[in-house]
Amino acid sequence: MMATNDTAITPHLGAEPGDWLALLKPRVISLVVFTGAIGLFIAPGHINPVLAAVAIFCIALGAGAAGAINMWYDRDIDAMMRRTTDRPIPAGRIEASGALGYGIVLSVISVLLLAMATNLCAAAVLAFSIFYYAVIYTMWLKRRTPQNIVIGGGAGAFPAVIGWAAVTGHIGLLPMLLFAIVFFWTPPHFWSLALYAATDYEKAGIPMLPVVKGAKHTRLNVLVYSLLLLPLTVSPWALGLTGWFYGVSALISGLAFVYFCWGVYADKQDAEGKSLTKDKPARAAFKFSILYLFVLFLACAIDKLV
Ligand code: HEM
Ligand SMILES: CC(C)=CCC/C(C)=C/CC/C(C)=C/COP(=O)(O)OP(=O)(O)O
Repeated sequence: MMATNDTAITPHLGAEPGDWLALLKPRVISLVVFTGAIGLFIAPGHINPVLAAVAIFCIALGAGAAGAINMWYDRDIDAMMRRTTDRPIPAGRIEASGALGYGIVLSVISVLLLAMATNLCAAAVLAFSIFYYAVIYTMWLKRRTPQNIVIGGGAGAFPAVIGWAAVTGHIGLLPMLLFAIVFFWTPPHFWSLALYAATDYEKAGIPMLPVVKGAKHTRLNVLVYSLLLLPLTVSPWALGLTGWFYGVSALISGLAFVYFCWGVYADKQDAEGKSLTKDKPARAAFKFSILYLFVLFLACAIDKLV
């Protein structure tokens, strides 16, 4: 059953500086920030390099701050899952209220600094994406619907738009396509992980797709989203918004991702109700999803140079 308060959390034990950093989910946000940096790099127009660096820093700070608010809100369920039990709040190294204050202060700083360094459009999208991840996804959707990832995936899709807007002051077709790419990439990325972490989510009462609809249904959805993603990733090239280098890279890496997702779909490990924690195809698809998005955005940047 899902916890609703702090009963599962051990007493405060004293925080290391690394714990405050851990609240920002640095590993996860590294890729989000990378997509933001690429959005900024490929945008038409000029931005002072120092202001560009400040803009990327603000995206990192805002994403991290939203992560801290997420960890504050999710402290009860994080205490129940093996993957998250050692996070600073459930482990008792940082007090919940401290994490919340930290997340709010850093959110405000990131938005104000971005507004001062670039423009209101970029700052407004950053503010909305923090709200989207911390409130819409974390507080509203995550515990209510197995479609939490599909809708909530929007949060991590904004940084490319923010980077673009930081340079141009507005939003164009290419950043909207990049948004859509990250949006459709998120379900196969996360559901691959959710397949082998299903036991954890079940324990915490989170209605992730494998818990609610079963592994077979989730496997099919992983494959379907990877197939939908393929033409979407190629579309910037098809529409003449990028060159051949990006198009060919998107096609090859997209086919490779479909191959990994096919592996997830074809895996029948769960047929006899066995534990999925050793689900090798799902682990491989999750790992590859990260490399894939990295390569796709890198190709977008290289494309501008060739
Ligand atoms: C609602 C959307 C998303 C959900 C629910 C989700 C969920 C997760 C989870 C649960 C992990 C494991 C983290 C851990 O072990 O602490 C993870 C890892 C990761 N995610 Fe996502 N993710 C989402 C969107 C994204 C987006 C948009 C990006 C980047 C653009 C991203 C990049 C990563 C990376 C790089 C890792 C690996 C971190 C590591 O190496 O430890 N995720 N994701
Ligand atoms: C600019 C901005 C605000 C960007 C969004 C930041 C961001 C990192 C979005 C990705 C969403 C994400 C990491 C979800 C993790 O799910 P979870 O929180 O359910 O995972 P958990 O179980 O590991 O806590």
